[in-house]
Amino acid sequence: MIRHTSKEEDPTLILKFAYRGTKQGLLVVVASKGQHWKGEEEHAKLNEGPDSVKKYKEAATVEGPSYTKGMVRIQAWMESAEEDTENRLVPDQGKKKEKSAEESKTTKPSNGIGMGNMIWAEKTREDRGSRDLTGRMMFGYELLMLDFVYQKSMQFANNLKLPTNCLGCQCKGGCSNPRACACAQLNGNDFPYVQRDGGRSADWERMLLPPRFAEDVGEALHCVNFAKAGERERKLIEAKSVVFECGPNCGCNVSCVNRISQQGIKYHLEVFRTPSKGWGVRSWDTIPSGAPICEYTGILTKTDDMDNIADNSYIFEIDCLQTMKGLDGRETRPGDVSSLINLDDKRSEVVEYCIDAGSVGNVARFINHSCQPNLFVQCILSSHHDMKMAKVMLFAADTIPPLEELTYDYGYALDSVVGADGKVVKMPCHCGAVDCRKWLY
Ligand SMILES: C[S@@+](CC[C@H](N)C(=O)[O-])C[C@H]1O[C@@H](n2cnc3c(N)ncnc32)[C@H](O)[C@@H]1O
Repeated sequence: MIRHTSKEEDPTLILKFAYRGTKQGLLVVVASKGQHWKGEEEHAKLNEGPDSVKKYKEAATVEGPSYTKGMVRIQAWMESAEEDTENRLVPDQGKKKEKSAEESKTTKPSNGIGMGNMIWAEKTREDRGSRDLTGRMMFGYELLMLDFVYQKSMQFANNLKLPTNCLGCQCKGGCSNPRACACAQLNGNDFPYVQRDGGRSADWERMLLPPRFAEDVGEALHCVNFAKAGERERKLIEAKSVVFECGPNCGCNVSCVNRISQQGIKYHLEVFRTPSKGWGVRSWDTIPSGAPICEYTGILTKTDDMDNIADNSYIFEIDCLQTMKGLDGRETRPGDVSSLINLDDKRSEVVEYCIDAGSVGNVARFINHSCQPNLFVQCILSSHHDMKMAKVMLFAADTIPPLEELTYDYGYALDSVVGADGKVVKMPCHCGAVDCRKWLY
């Protein structure tokens, strides 16, 4: 519940932000006792000069109800339009403007954070001069508000060493001949990603997708070209035991047909508020079946090191064997997995790994569970061949219409989660599927 009061009467500070080039904004309550928010200070310096730093510092150093996590918490989404939305973040202490009838008419149906914005910011930061400031700060606001740091690539715990002993292929340019490509051979002498209809052309080079990075992601804010791009895109038309992609040890380049999970998010994804599951994710575009959605990023950590963590909501346990076996029979995946299991891995003391997206992660951390999901999990090996530390990637299991929530099966076995007191912890499932199993775990 937002209280619209002044700093004196009530310590709550209300900030409004508008997204670049849109009529959408959000309303945020900053309320942290005795702290100021570094991101704001930085933003003030960059955009309004040093004098405003003090103002921002004071504004953010308000006394308020103490929030447990972070300094900023989103209280509500604002759907009204701001007058000046172009390239600006608009702090507005305690003065919530009523929506005019005209503004209400122009309000977009959507009411979430456009992850396209984040991605745009991520890319432009590297590639562009002044344009990146706003993007970066919008990005900064978003990630601070959400109590985590947005990271498009995986981070690694300090005590973790990734194996390096994997030989790549010797192909030059893009891989084209599955019989000559060592990575394709590991995939059963084939390239796993195919055109929409499943048809494969001998002329692989001709069909290489142009990389769609910074420039196109800007366009993605308006959903331009993406449906067309989806048709040409390579897809994983069936879930496999494991996919061997080309990687850093290979001779091919980054736009190789066998590096689809490495080419970034291609759809305009949005984090939105669901009625009963907290935040969720949906796309503004139609997503074709088999299309890559996103990697699950976070901090790759030994599962044992996470045992005492209070909130396990954002932990993805990399249990590729369970995934390969098809989530207790709920899925079927082709391929004999036995050859992929290292003898060492059959020992009970084998180290297990998980991805902790609690403090660092990408859009995947907001994707909810469903007992009838429209995404599937795919383990991918590219820079090494250790299944226990495989990359986790989500792909579309169906053609997904715009604004349908994206979900995958979290794969918990019933009664598999135990609390600190040794008792089984249960969580009811709100996926709403006809065949809902009623419990997440
Ligand atoms: C990885 S997070 C997903 C994003 C989360 N909804 C949020 O607001 O940040 C996992 C948590 O989301 C909630 N969740 C996900 N799927 C759910 C479902 N089908 N039913 C109920 N809660 C769900 C649970 O609280 C779970 O611990």
